[in-house]
This record gives sequence, C-alpha cells and structure tokens, in this order.
Amino acid sequence: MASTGASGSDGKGQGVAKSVTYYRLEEVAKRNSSKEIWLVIHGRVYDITPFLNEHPGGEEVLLEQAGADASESFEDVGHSIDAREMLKQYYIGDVHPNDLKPESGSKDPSKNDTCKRFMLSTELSAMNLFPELQ
Ligand code: HEM
Repeated sequence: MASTGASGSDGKGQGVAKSVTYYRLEEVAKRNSSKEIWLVIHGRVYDITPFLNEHPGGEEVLLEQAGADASESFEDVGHSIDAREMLKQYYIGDVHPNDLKPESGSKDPSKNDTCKRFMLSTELSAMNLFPELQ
C-alpha cells in the first residue's frame, strides 16, 4: 500500500530524512474510545491510549477530546513543560497536510496579538531614543 516513494535526489539510501507518517483526520476520529484514543495537538497525532489512566487531569477530559483536535484545550489548561515533554512518547505522526487548518494568528498579521505588541514596543523604544519625536 503506502510506498516510501524515494522522491528527491538520485537516492542511494543516504540522507537522514526521517519518514513521517501522515494521518487523515477522519482516521484519527475513529480512535475515540477508551480502548484506543488518539488526539491531535498542534498538527501532530498522539496515541495516548496507555496514558488515559495516568493523566493527572483525569481521563474524562481526554475522552471528551478523543479523536479530535485538542490543541486549544491543551493550551487552555496551561500544561507544564513536563507535560509537553510527556507528549513526545505518544507521538505517532503528523496530520495530513490536506487536513491541516492554519493555527490562529498565522494568516492575518493585523489579528496577531504578539505582532501588535511587538510593533507597539518598537514604537515605544523609538520614542525613548528620539525624545524630540514626542
Ligand atoms: C495527551 C496529552 C496530555 C498530556 C501529556 C497531559 C499531561 C498532564 C500533566 C502532566 C498534568 C499535571 C500538571 C502539569 O504538569 O501541567 C496535567 C493536568 C491536567 N490536564 Fe493534561 N495532559 C494532556 C492532555 C490534556 C487535555 C487534552 C486536556 C483537556 C482539557 C487536559 C486537561 C488537564 C487538566 C484539567 C489538568 C489538571 C490541572 C490541575 O488540576 O491543576 N490535559 N495534564
């Protein structure tokens, strides 16, 4: 079925390109029970089945997000760096590029708060450097 497709150069098997498995969202959505639970967080797919009873926040919240994109709720909780590190062990692949939706802020810079804050702070420091502008 899935061929590894030696695209690219004259490929003698060198190069260390890691092969990434891509999953369609529709496949992820099927893994939505306590028997098998996958989540998408920031475009990555995680099989967190073994983690279900270990989650310090309880299994309920994970089951609510089962098979879906949990990026927002994951961030809302303000998970620690340790929690983010734990994610790595459950990583199984990426969301298929055709199913990726842009994360907020990446499209329209005027709607991007970080960008606005940066512009404001640049203006403020320019005022400090050139007080005659004020
Ligand atoms: C699979 C990915 C996840 C991992 C590895 C993870 C890991 C953790 C860890 C280690 C904690 C302890 C506190 C900390 O270190 O931040 C925690 C707490 C918590 N998590 Fe998650 N979590 C995940 C997904 C989620 C999701 C999707 C939700 C959705 C709502 C959630 C909700 C919570 C809540 C409510 C707490 C409890 C906070 C508290 O009582 O202080 N977690 N999680």
